[in-house]
Amino acid sequence: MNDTVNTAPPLHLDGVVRRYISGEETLEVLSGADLTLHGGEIVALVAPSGTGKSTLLHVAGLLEKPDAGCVLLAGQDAGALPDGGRTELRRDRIGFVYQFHHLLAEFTARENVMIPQMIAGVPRSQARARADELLADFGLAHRLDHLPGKLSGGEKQRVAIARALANRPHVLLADEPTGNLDVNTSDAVFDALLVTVRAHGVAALIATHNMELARRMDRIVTLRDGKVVPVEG
Ligand SMILES: Nc1ncnc2c1ncn2[C@@H]1O[C@H](COP(=O)(O)OP(=O)(O)OP(=O)(O)O)[C@@H](O)[C@H]1O
Repeated sequence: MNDTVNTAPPLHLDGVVRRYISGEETLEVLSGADLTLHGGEIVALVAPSGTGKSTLLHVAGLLEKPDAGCVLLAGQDAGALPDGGRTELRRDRIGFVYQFHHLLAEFTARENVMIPQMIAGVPRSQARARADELLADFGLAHRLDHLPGKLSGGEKQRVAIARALANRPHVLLADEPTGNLDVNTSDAVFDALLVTVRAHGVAALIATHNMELARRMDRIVTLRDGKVVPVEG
């Protein structure tokens, strides 16, 4: 058994460049962006609309390839892997939460949290136990068998966060995870998100427009001229 401790940070972006080309025009959204997420660290990404938050999250989450620079997950260079290897790395290491829950409507809350685990090869009974435990952490023990259509907006988003944590990711990436909820619900869902992410020791990068929520995280960064820069609390 390999008992070497991996001390590499869960996520490291090094000189990431991402350009979009439409017709004659090239838009360079990321121009040498550097960012390191340390183990268990929760970082807020707060930047004006259109500056590249989603692009940064997509590149960090291996959904888009950078045009230059590297994305390293626990020291492993994703760019050096074939597409299949990237998909596996994404599945095993990264959890995503989006502004909209994207739950599967015909499956219950429990099944929505079980499915990614079963895709990853976790036996059904184990996936079920993990789903029940995570949903209980989010105060949803009484909603396990509900279809998404029977859940409130806040409950649906809690299920989506539980699903993102189901495969024990090292990194959670969230793009305006409570942006679609009213203020009170957003605060409650955010509390649950922070408590659970901290309890599980997951490193997280969370894009939000809400500076109050951002101040509750470990540090705040923004995007300026395509680069990640710190924001003083
Ligand atoms: N696939 C694409 N093709 C062309 N341009 C794109 C593409 N995706 C994003 N862009 C452009 O890149 C810029 C950054 O977009 P991005 O969605 O990353 O910003 P954002 O900061 O997340 O914005 P918002 O807060 O409004 O969601 C925008 O000008 C956008 O129009």
